[in-house]
Amino acid sequence: MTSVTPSTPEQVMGDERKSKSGAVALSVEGVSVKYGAFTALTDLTFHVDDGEILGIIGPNGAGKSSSFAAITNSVKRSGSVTLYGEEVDRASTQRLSRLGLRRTFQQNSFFAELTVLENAMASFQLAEGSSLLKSTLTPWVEARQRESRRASAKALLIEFGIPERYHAMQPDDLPHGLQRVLSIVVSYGSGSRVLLVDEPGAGVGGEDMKDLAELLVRLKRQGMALVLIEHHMDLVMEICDRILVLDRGATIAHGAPAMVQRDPAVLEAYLGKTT
Ligand SMILES: Nc1ncnc2c1ncn2[C@@H]1O[C@H](COP(=O)(O)OP(=O)(O)OP(=O)(O)O)[C@@H](O)[C@H]1O
Repeated sequence: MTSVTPSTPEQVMGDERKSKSGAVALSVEGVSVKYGAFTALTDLTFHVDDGEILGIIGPNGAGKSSSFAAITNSVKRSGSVTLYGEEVDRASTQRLSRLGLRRTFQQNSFFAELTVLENAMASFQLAEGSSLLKSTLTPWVEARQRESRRASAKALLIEFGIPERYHAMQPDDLPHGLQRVLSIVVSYGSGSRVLLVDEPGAGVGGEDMKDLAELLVRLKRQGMALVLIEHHMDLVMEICDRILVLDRGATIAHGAPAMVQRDPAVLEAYLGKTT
């Protein structure tokens, strides 16, 4: 088994921004999703706190990605979602992003014609919002903001482990592990508080996996709430505080990694199939 144990806390904490508390960041209550007559997700209920990683696992087609689509209001759903106590059932994906709830996707989704740095800058711009009128009437303000965005994006890429020598490349030319990190940078942008991370470990191995684990643990220690969908069980078991297991849209287990690992229903539905 590839070890993904993060380095010592001192090594991974870096410029730590401590969370104020372990406040409930995201609360999901009875969320269900139907695609036509097919029920993909039934009564999903969980919460994740600041400074916590919740793993969502399950076999292919279990409803994991649908849960992210539901939480970010990208698909029609029932049930209720609250973000730091605020009900966000009708919030657009962009409004959720402004409130600090963002997601990454299984497939890297970058602007292919932009450089790595420009992609990171674009995520800052999306989070800030932009006004054509303002940039037309006050171009010098826009130019100043662009420079500030460039500096912040550059610093963030370096902090997340993408060295400057890669910044002028196009995303497709990055090593695969760094492409997955870039997708987290792009979602994180100017600072998300709750990050839904969809299979960051897909296609990643060895040292890159260790770096990825360290990055996620560092975000958690900075106070961010993370929900992680992942098929790499060693990554999930090592970095998640709690794990929720889906099978055919239903929650079949939810608890500490050691407990979930031993749960007969999980072994039957999921882990058993991996051996
Ligand atoms: N847009 C859609 N229309 C119809 N059915 C869909 C749609 N999206 C997903 N499904 C179906 O819903 C079920 C759950 O899919 P989902 O992608 O959420 O599962 P998953 O657990 O993320 O799977 P994987 O691990 O393979 O990514 C699957 O049976 C899938 O085929």
